[in-house]
Amino acid sequence: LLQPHQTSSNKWDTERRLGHCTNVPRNMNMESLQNGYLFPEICMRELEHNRKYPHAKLIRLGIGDTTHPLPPIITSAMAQHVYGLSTVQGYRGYGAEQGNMELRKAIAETFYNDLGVKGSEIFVSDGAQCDISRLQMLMGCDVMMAVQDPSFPAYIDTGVIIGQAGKFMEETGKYQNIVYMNCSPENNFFPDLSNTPRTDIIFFCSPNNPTGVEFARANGSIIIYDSAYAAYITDDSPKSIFEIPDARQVAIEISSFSKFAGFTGVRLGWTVVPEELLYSNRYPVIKDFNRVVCTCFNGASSIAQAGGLACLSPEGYLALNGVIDTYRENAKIIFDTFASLGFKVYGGKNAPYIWVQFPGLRSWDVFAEILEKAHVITVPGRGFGPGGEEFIRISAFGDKKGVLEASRRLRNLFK
Ligand SMILES: Cc1ncc(COP(=O)(O)O)c(CN[C@@H](CCC[C@H](N)C(=O)O)C(=O)O)c1O
Repeated sequence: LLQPHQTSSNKWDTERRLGHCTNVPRNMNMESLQNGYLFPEICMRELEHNRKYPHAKLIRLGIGDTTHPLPPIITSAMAQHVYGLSTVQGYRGYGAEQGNMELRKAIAETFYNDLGVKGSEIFVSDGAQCDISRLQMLMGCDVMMAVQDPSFPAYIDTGVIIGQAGKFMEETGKYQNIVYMNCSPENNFFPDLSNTPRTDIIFFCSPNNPTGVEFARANGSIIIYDSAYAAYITDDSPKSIFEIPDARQVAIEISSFSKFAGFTGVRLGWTVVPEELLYSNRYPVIKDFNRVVCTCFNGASSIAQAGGLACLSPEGYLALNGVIDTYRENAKIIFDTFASLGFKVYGGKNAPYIWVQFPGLRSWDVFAEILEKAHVITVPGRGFGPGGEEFIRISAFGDKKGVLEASRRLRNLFK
């Protein structure tokens, strides 16, 4: 009998030719993922372009990464914390996995004042993207989720990795066992819930719909509401889902310091899990999320949390609102550029992204043409789901000079 470590002669041949491999089977969910994750793919295309045009002055309006330096009141708070770490009285080891209670309370007061959210319902994290993964781990593989199409790719990709998705259907570009809620100009980019089947989880990243809560309540679903861009809302849309009555019984809210505070590299976010949110067996979701956080996450960096507290100080918050205004001005420049060229343009008013329609065209082709001829990086809408085909997303997070130059180049390209 062959011993476990022994193999047939053809395995020896393969080993000799291709080198050793283990006997560990690959997680088949990883096999189901399509291509690479969207944003590293954009980075790859940028690298290829730089190699082809080493002297081109590339303008990056693709990945939604902030560019404005942090206000000194915030960096000095982090620096002070860092220097404190070199003293006996200032040194801090592991903090609470749920986050520094002072910061939890400051988040509650700043974003959820009179909405009934308590500091103890806020879990500070290393970012919304990371919390999406932890929430998927919390929900497990035996649930069905609905996601807006198009939407931030992490919702679907983490669902695939955790095992919620069925087979990927090439012809539709969708996974089985996931409900894609189409969002298009025809429905003002919010799904017609009356035609949406019941699912256990519903990911929303859209400020403008109170019926989402009623729909979830009627279906016994849990909404995971992503308010990463709430600071950019300029109309009377709710900035938090907890502004909507009964949301505490159906919704979890994730958010981030990335986009309103420029903490994309510092890494700080939070998740709100209301105490009233119960599973079908009436067990509180907050208790399980706390268990996931304590088991899988040792808390956000104390340095980032010191910075987060400074962001929420009156002076810090005022300084950050000034930065957000510069990004909003960028969004207007980009929006007006495409509108003046006769394109159907969306967004830019409640978010720092512009969504431009190119009817009948494949978005990766439009992405490639704008990169090749204008040396401007965008994001093809298809990267956010099949519903994003024919669209391009342009980020307003660039610096003003770059945005003005990109506007000039795009006018030249599409005039
Ligand atoms: C709707 C929504 N929710 C959460 C996030 C991530 O927030 P986080 O920074 O983790 O607190 C984002 C960030 N998205 C950006 C950055 C993407 C590139 C980053 N490497 C990533 O893969 O998330 C983009 O759409 O260009 C988002 O759009």
